[in-house]
Amino acid sequence: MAAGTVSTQVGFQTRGLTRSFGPREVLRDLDLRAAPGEFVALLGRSGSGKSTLLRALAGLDPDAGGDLFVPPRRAVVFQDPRLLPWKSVLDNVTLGQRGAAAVERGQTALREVGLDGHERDWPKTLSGGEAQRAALARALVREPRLLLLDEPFGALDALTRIRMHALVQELCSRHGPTVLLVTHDVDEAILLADRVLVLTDGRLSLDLQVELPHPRLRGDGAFTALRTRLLRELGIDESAAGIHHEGVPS
Ligand SMILES: Nc1ncnc2c1ncn2[C@@H]1O[C@H](COP(=O)(O)OP(=O)(O)OP(=O)(O)O)[C@@H](O)[C@H]1O
Repeated sequence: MAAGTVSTQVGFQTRGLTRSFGPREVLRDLDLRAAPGEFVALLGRSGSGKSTLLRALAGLDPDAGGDLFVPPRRAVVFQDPRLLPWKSVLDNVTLGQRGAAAVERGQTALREVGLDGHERDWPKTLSGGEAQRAALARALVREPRLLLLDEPFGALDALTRIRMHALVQELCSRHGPTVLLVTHDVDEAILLADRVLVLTDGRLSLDLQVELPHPRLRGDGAFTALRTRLLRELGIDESAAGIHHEGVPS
């Protein structure tokens, strides 16, 4: 895969992005472009290639084909926080960085995610939500221009998830990275994103601008209309979606 230099006009871009596993084509000739600072949510049924696309954008997949234009400063947050258990929370956040300035940046990032006072804690003493906030601080400390979020709220309980939505929204508007959020949760996509994409069989089947002011309310008519449209695109029965936490079935 050819990795190009990203121009200041582009948050990220792919041209003819392809990825196959054996005979199975998971990403098919994908052309995708996001503006700098744009918050893009990516929906799709299980196995549609969402994580494969995110991994390619993260530079974690040398076998993807096509052209990729991404900023060098990028960070990924996965569904599990992936903290090193033998390092303190602060050392996890500043991993790979040295010196007093790095420590200060780490402390600032921990304060931003509401984890001040936990610097010296071991990861195993954190709750699931706290650990995910530490993972977010680890990403932020690098001041990424592209933030890749792979179902970062998927393992959290409903209340923690709502708090994380507010936190991510606040942090992203303050730091202004381009964001790609992979999620199964249609409501989450509408709540957070400027634009929602649906990936079907390795191609983009829908590209929707979300022109609703923040804060967005689930009961609102325009919200519901978007939700209905997305659920239809994903082939989900709306009444079933309500029961299964508005998500894409796996
Ligand atoms: N390393 C791999 N080797 C073989 N097949 C893979 C590999 N990684 C992904 N795949 C296959 O590619 C397809 C897309 O996987 P991917 O994880 O991108 O889907 P997804 O849309 O993120 O799914 P989910 O929503 O369930 O996380 C799946 O069929 C998966 O089995």
